[in-house]
Amino acid sequence: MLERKQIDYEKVVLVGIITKEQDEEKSQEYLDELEFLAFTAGGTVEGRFTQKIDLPNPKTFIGSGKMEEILTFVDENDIGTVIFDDELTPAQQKNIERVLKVKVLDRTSLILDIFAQRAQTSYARTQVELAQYQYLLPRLTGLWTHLERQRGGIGMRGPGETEIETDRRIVRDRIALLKKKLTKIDKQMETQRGNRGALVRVALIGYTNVGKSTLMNVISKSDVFAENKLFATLDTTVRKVVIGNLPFLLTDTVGFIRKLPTQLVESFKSTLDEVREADLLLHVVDISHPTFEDHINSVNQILDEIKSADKPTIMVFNKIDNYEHLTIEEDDLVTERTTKHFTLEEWKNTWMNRMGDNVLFISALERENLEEFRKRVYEEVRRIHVTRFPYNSFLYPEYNEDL
Ligand SMILES: Nc1nc2c(ncn2[C@@H]2O[C@H](COP(=O)(O)OP(=O)(O)OP(=O)(O)O)[C@@H](O)[C@H]2O)c(=O)[nH]1
Ligand SMILES: [Mg+2]
Repeated sequence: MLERKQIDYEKVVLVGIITKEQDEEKSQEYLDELEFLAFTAGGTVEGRFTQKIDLPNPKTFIGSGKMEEILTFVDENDIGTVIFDDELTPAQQKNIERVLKVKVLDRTSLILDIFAQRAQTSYARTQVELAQYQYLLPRLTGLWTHLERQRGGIGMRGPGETEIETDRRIVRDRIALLKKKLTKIDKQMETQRGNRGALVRVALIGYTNVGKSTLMNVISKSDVFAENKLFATLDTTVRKVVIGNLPFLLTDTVGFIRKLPTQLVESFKSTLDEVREADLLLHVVDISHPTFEDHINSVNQILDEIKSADKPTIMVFNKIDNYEHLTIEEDDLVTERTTKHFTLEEWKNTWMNRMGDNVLFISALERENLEEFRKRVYEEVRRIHVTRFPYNSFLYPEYNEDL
């Protein structure tokens, strides 16, 4: 059902809005992320449009003047797809397509498309398919009939046209079937997890592209796929890792993102079970990313949603090799100092300081501070293990480098 074929790069434009809560700078940051998503899906961004609006137009989301501007650009530059950063209602999407006469996607459908493109195992593919059908259900009004769907490309790796036209019931049946299929696999996986015995479970979690898989590879000497695109990992990988003489299980998980489509959170619930059942979370953060604090908030929000916000957590600030801060010339008396000017040392003295020894600064790629990382993880895993099996404590001494 889901196509996975490689597609040619497709020309796209992005559209975002500027509101009271979302100033020009924020809006550009969000569009930067949307551009990365579009690139991951196989698009090249030819233009960006933003509009200041407080209340989106219920019919077309943006105003008619801006729409004209976009239409001209689309025509002159042979654009195939227009991607909105915000969620569009089914009606808005349809109306905009009528005007622009090209594919119109929103952030949610773009993310779903990337997941569809990247899902490797039948389990991940089933989860994505379920999410896609759930997204489609309220949109089953001949959404694509006015477009040449056969052309394929971004946003088209969904259930095929015929089924959309046929009947909502078919889609509902399909959803029920997929849910059943997932429940069955879930049961098997639950049993597998149960068989893993008494080992402490540690999960690498965090925003997409922060370096979770890279860290997993470095620590467990495994070979998990890592690359500079979003959502490189869609399946969880579990490895037995031994630090010192202490064995534990380390899980690499799917990355989170701002406004992760609820359909995906829903259908990836079982993948997220690994997070829910973990004894310790290693929250990996890309500190070299200009909006890493927003990333942390998005991740915490999702942790909250899956009821895992209270677990013991170590914050792992990765990519310190890539960290850069803005500087202000000495004779510049105008520029205001912001967190973008902080050195790493200054960051360490912010709220990070209050987290005590639950923060670490590393570079997984350059293998910096990994010894400190191993030590801290060992101590924490040991603490959890000994709490659970007090009679075992003699087995695992305080960490020392000879272990
Ligand atoms: N400069 C630098 N790059 C890094 C570091 N760690 C990882 N990377 C790069 O960051 C990119 C993403 O790494 P991944 O390990 O795939 O990230 P991930 O968190 O698993 O991403 P998803 O699976 O997509 O959520 C890759 O290009 C890595 O080489 C680091 O310490 N420094
Ligand atoms: Mg990964």
